Amino acid sequence: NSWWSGVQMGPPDVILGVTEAYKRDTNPKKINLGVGAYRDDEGKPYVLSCVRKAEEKIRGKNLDKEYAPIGGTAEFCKKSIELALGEGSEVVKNGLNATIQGISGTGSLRVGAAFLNNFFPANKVVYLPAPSWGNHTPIFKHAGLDVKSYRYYDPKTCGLDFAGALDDISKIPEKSVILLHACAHNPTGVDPSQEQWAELSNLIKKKNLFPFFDMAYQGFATGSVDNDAFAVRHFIKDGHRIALCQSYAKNMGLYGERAGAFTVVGDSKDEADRVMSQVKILIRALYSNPPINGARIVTEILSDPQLRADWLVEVKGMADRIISVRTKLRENLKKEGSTKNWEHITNQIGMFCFTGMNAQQVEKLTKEFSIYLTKDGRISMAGVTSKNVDYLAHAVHQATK
Ligand SMILES: Cc1ncc(COP(=O)(O)O)c(CN[C@@H](CCC(=O)O)C(=O)O)c1O
Repeated sequence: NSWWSGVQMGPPDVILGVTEAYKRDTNPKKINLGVGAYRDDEGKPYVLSCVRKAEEKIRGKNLDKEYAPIGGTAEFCKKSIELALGEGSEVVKNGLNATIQGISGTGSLRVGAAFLNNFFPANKVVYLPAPSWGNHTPIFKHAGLDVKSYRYYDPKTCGLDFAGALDDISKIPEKSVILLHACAHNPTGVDPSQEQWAELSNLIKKKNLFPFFDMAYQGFATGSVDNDAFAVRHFIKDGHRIALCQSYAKNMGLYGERAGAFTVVGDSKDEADRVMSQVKILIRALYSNPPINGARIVTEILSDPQLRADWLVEVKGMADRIISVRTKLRENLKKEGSTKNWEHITNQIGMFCFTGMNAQQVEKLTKEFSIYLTKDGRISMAGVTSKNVDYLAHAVHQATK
């Protein structure tokens, strides 16, 4: 028999598999609310104009195709950590950050997980919010780490279970790893307030937990890259030595370019240098060095004052369109005669709305209305437009009345 006769057919990805099903549907009214990828008001993928301008500038430089350094270019890494921590960050000034270019957010998380598995000196268990992005668990488990959770989302209010989170976090064994979504929590769209972040920082410090931030949506939540980095910057100010993963997939629309970053903040420059040397050894054996094209676009945009200014306008434009369709969806549900409380649609923030619909209601939406979303009732608000919002509201009302 063949080498692989024992290989079973695996299930389609719970998120990316939704798009495959959507593409097979021939209903002209179909809507894809699965993958968290921005669409304009025509429902089309959106390439930012600052990205096109950066590509023009890069093309004019006739650059070569040589390997990038194992950790990506120093310029890309410096611009990335400065975007996260802000200009004039003490951490950057004192060389405390070990920052590498990761293969977008997922690749940055995976390098971070490999580093934790090899070097974390204490409880190699990563505590994820309940629920978290579906891929977090396999990323950490495939890297050899154990995964547990802490209460985060309250299904009764479709909001934050802050008391539950504090209670569970206070019970996490000390010197464990706690994963935090820096902004635009996926899948719930529920973020702690700035006061609640401050309380979380105090508790996490008291419990001596290691904060591992995933910031995949900086600028995409509130439209401000500084507001969206509040949690990360507050934890740094409180003295936490964090790990941080960044992605340019959503806030620069560079989904397929796979540009992201992974940072460990050390206690000293010497410690950061030692960490960097070990992270590079892990990368070398994983994929040797990162893709150059997306990183060049990011570096161009973050280095050119005009392109950076253009970008900040465009990322706010994307965030604002999402916020406006949240309001439209809620208004249309009311117009449809729904008597349910849909306040959470406009209270939640970022790419996703956690509707509160159960698997049966989700199935009805897909089967009867060709509306595609993940089984947990999460909808990517980016797939909602001024043209399809009333059809969506009608379908949601029919499924939930
Ligand atoms: C919290 C979080 N971290 C990291 C990533 C990874 O993004 P990169 O493309 O690797 O930079 C995502 C993307 N989640 C989206 C996109 C589709 C996916 O990868 O699942 C989503 O949940 O729909 C995310 O939501």
